[in-house]
Amino acid sequence: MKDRIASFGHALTGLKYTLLTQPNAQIHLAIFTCVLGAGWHFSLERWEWALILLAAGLVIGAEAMNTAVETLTDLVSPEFHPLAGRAKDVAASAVLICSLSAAGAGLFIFWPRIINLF
Ligand SMILES: Nc1ncnc2c1ncn2[C@@H]1O[C@H](COP(=O)(O)OP(=O)(O)OP(=O)(O)O)[C@@H](O)[C@H]1O
Repeated sequence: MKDRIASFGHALTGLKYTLLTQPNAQIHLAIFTCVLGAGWHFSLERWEWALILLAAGLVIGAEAMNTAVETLTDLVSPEFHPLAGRAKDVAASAVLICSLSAAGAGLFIFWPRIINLF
């Protein structure tokens, strides 16, 4: 049980590192905070909240994996190498894919409500 708690602590340390050092993660967190505010304003349905939480988790999770790949790549290949660059590019593309699909889900949820404001 002590090991499990320690392992949870390590994961929180990793998350803290990602959020404190990665500008993209901070931007995603800021957007997520705005989406929470908008969701509260528009009184979203339960399934819409579930979708938003899932999308936000995907984006922040992908960002954490991207940070892990970047860190490992810098350790293994501090000098320029095409494969190191490819690893970083592919990891970054995972964040892009998750962000685009989260933005798409957000549009489906919020666009009709935003249109109704006018
Ligand atoms: N060791 C390397 N060898 C070859 N190309 C590299 C190397 N390190 C970085 N690159 C290239 O530079 C790009 C940016 O790498 P960098 O480590 O600066 O990531 P970053 O800009 O901090 O990414 P993020 O914005 O996701 O944090 C990589 O996607 C890759 O194309």
